[in-house]
Amino acid sequence: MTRKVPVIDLTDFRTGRDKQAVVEQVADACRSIGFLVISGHGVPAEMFDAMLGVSKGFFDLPVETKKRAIPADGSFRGYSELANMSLGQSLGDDAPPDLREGFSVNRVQDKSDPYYSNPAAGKLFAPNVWPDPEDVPGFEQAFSDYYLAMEGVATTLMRIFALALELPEDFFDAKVDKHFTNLVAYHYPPMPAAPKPGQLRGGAHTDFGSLTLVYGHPSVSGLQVWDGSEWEDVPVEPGTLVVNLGDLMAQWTNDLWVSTLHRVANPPESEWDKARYSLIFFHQPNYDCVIESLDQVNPAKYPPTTSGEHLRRKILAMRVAA
Ligand SMILES: O=C(O)CCC(=O)C(=O)O
Ligand SMILES: [Fe+2]
Repeated sequence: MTRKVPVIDLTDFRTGRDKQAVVEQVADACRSIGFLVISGHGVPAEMFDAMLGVSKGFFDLPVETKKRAIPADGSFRGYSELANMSLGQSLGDDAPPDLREGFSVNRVQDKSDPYYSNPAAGKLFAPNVWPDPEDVPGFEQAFSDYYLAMEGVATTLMRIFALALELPEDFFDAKVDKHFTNLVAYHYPPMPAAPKPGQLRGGAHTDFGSLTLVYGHPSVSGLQVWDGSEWEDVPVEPGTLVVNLGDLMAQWTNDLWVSTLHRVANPPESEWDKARYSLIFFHQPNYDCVIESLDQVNPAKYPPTTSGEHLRRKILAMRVAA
């Protein structure tokens, strides 16, 4: 069976004109392929442009300058160097490191509530690390604005998801209101030589959280999903966001919805000189949110876990041994 990634306009949900029509299209995509492309999300083009601009500005810096944004506490913040992680390893494959470097930030909102400093949270709320504003003016502002805009889109989608699962619209609200989402800008640099056998820009994996928002046009070409029989290119449309389900939605729905295998393919050799950028919001519910099957009929396929525990396990598996 070939399953296609649909493009869905959220406008009628956001305006309230025809919520159910949008809910049904989303439900269908979540059941069949676990990927959709959304338009009508309300995020202005300037915000994407600003994020891409500061991200390029950062990645263009000399590597010694970039390394100043590596946190001393080993938390998943700031700069991560080229090829120091392997997405394929998160599924237990012996995959070579991914050909990319990244910059991560977590919550930009106020974290004075004791929830965020509870020892149970470990390093999940470690402080953000920012580049020197002299090196990349406007970086922190662009990332912070974008983070809040994506939070808004994710909240809307979780409400659509609740309705698509025939739950009250606000079912997920209290499970994601203290989310610990990582926003990561990735740079896939030009490839000066042939990659190692099996080495990709991003190895095949599923995502770990509830949903992922990937900035679409023009940076997204190369993203491919496994449609059950072959790798399919995710549609590239100006101004859209790609949404994919993560493992936690599959676990919550007892595999009614799919956390689909995807990867970032290498470009053809004629395009090895081209860089690729992506902006990714890995929406991750509250760390203490228990994820257990909502299926009232069939036995649960996964033991209950928490959002924090699932992520911790996956990140550890991805680190490439030094
Ligand atoms: O860079 C991309 O477009 C996707 C990367 C990805 O799937 C991931 O990091 O989880
Ligand atoms: Fe992914």
